Amino acid sequence: MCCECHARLSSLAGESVHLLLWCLFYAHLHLTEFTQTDCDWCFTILAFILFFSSLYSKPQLLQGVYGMGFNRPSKIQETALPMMLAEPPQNLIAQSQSGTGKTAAFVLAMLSHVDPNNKYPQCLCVSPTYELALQTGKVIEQMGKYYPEVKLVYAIRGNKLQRGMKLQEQIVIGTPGTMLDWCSKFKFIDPKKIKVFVLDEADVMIATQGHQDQSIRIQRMLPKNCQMLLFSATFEESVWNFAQRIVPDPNIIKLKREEETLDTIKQYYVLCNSKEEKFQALSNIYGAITIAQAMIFCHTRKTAGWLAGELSREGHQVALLSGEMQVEQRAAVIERFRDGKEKVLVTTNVCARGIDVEQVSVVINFDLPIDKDGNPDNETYLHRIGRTGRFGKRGLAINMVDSKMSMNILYRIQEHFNKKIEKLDTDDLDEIEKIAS
Ligand SMILES: Nc1ncnc2c1ncn2[C@@H]1O[C@H](COP(=O)(O)OP(=O)(O)OP(=O)(O)O)[C@@H](O)[C@H]1O
Repeated sequence: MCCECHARLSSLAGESVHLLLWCLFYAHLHLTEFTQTDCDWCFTILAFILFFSSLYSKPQLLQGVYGMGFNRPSKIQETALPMMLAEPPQNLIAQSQSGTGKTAAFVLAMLSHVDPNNKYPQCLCVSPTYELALQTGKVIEQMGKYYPEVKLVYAIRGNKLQRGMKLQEQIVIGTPGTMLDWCSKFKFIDPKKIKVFVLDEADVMIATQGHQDQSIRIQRMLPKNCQMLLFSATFEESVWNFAQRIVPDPNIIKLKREEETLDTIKQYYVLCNSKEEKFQALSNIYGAITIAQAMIFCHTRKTAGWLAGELSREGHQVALLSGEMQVEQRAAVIERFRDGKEKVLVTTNVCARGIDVEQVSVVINFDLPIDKDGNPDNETYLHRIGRTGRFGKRGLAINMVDSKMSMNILYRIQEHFNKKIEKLDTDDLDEIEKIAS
């Protein structure tokens, strides 16, 4: 075994599992030629064993993990989980591509740190939107299925509690404004008793006015030894600065720029001249390949509404999601889409970020994402295409280009991620079929 992995093993493995790990490693050494140069592989094996052994002390969690059909960890899970479960607790800033299992990783960390005998909040998880808070809550419920003593409550708008009450649930998940009110104004939560603070989708968080300050104010109320975990799919400078303000002495897991887009998502662009032509291209794509579920992103509500109408007229089951809807309405639309009741979701920007629907095999950028100054919005691009290709599945991302300006935006996105976006001729059915094979 190489020295580095030996050192890691010694520092990470708890006493109780140490012997077992050594046995596994020695068995492995006898089977393969194991030299210093195998280090990457060595670490993967090590991390894999550690991932499951970290859960060894809480069999009900391992049961929950298996119950969800997880039988091997993703890279982020096997790397981050031993750090998150280490004693004493370690802080973490972690980047991983969309759909690689970050949520599952920090949910496991929270569940394994709570003491179910203590009937007060011990873990806070802050999400940027109502929908994401509900989605993470569902993962907690599924994974904690065999751990019923652990309870969860949502700190989201609309969940009104009686003044003066103290929460008994061990995990609180919510949006920053309500969470802050519950900690300071209403005192439903005693922040001094919090052991784990999770900040999810940090990049989306800071894009929403007020969320950054609210998160920092919550963090300042927490005890010094509280474990801080921050996750994000992208790390532009502003996200990085925020992360460092909020997480002291962190372990850092960061991706290289060219690793940010997943190789399992194939990216294409289609040249058109108008929105009608873009719609025609879309119809051609639908005519040529079978699409389980698709998400289509538009720049404005008006275009989204028009497109949803056109697609319905062609016989598609379409859901429309846009910013002016009430949060409860939005959650209901997403739920129907997730249940497969509608096969196409047409949406504007923000509300679809982070949404996890396994069956989405195609993402269409009907309009390319741009910021308010008309520059490419690379972060949003990454979040959008990350709605497909979830957890190692293959996915297609198709970009509609309808002007010189949008071609220029596309080139700049391509340059930013250093990944080629291929041209697709949607009049050629064979070509479309090929990209899906
Ligand atoms: N170890 C695993 N084995 C199999 N499936 C997994 C595993 N971990 C997570 N998944 C599944 O992969 C999908 C993506 O996971 P998750 O939502 O945790 O990713 P994420 O990195 O948080 O994504 P995003 O950045 O978009 O929020 C989910 O449907 C989840 O159930």
